[in-house]
Amino acid sequence: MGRRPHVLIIPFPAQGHVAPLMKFAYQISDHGIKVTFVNSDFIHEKLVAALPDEDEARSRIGLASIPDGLGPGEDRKDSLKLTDSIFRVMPGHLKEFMEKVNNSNDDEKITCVIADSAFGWALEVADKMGIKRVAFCPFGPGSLALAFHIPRLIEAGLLNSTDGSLLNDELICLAKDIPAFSSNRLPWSCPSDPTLQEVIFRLAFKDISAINLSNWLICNSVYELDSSACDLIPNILPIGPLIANNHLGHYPGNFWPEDSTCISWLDKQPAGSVIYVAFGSLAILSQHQFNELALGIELVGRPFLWVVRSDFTNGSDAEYPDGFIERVAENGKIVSWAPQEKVLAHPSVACFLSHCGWNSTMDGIGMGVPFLCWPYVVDQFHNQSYICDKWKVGLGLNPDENGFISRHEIKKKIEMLVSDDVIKANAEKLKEMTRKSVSEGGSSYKNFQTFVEVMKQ
Ligand SMILES: O=c1ccn([C@@H]2O[C@H](COP(=O)(O)OP(=O)(O)O[C@H]3O[C@H](CO)[C@@H](O)[C@H](O)[C@H]3O)[C@@H](O)[C@H]2O)c(=O)[nH]1
Repeated sequence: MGRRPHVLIIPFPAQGHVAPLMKFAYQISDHGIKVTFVNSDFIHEKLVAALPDEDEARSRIGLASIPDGLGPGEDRKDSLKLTDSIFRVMPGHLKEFMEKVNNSNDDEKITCVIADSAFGWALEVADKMGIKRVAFCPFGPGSLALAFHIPRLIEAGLLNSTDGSLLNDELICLAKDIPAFSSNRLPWSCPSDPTLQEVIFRLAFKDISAINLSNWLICNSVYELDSSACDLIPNILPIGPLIANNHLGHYPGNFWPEDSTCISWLDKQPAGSVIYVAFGSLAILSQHQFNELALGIELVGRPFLWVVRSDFTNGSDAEYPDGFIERVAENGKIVSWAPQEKVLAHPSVACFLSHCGWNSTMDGIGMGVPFLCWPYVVDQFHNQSYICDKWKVGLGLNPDENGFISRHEIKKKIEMLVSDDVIKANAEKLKEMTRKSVSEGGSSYKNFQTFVEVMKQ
């Protein structure tokens, strides 16, 4: 009998990257593959601290960590500083870690490295060590297809080669069924910080060369949802939507502890009544915008479940409008982190007010919940175009003349959304389609099986 395959998984240190890779790690470990999940030390500590029971995680997959080069108190929200440090130290630490594993036990040798597509350097380390490589893309195929086209778009005079900005007013149209990219829908677009935009763009460009070094490219999507984009990407295997809900208890993929009282609260609400509001792990609102959001969901008068992370406003702690907490005590629930998949799967939920991060997009699509879109940065604007224009399962919010989303706009759009039967029916259809894709014979199911077989060879 051959050796049991041993896969090393390395995510970019952000919630929206660790979460899908951790779900994927659990799925492949269910198929007899040994998995070691390598985070930065900083993220590893966060994940373990967020678990109700540490041992639960350790029994299923190996959790390991390496330094990211920054000290314990240093600011990891400074993206430039963090990225610079990662590039300087992590390749060396990863190589050392892999050599140690390989030298410790012949039966445990690493047979494959699965790295976040934003961590091209990890694929390069594996390539130099002669180990099989798989890239995992945590965002959607549309954004990835754009990244694959960067050299051609520069050559065609459409993109600036330094910062990836559009050189003229022409929209970028990769294929008929892929929403066009305008300047504010480019995933690297960052008008408030030109240096950061340059760095993100250069990384996207560089990562594509590393992805081209890999044997496979996995993504958390469904072929039928975006076949035009998938067809433009070599060796892509869409295996989504990745769902932890059904076969995991607590999995070590959260940076914050889940508030488990959400579900018993939802149990008490009428079917199809609740507005679920969550902005993922990175979005930060100004105090003014936060107030408008609070007053907007209050104005609707429906029950709501609102995730307010401890770092959600750009002051320190969020300050609620005067009297808000008392007025909504009866029908509102505010938590700092929710079991999002379970919430979206609950029959009481009517709609999802979301920042349109790719994972949240897949969560909502997989559960058939209509979206109210409030994109904030990177790929989220383009994801909104998929949700509203291509799949027609949601509505967008329009800012006022000062660039804010007003409470009245929020109230108006939520009311339009919950009474829109066409959007509801479309969301149900996509839910069915995604269910079929992960069931026996479906496209994601088959891609996953192919992948597992390749891993075992
Ligand atoms: O209360 C909550 C809120 C979120 N989640 C989970 O947290 C993840 C959030 O991921 P995502 O929706 O993608 O948002 P971000 O954390 O903002 O993700 C970043 O990374 C994504 C993948 O690259 C990008 O698509 C986003 O734009 C980028 O902001 C998802 O798995 C959610 O299920 C919870 O479990 N509980």
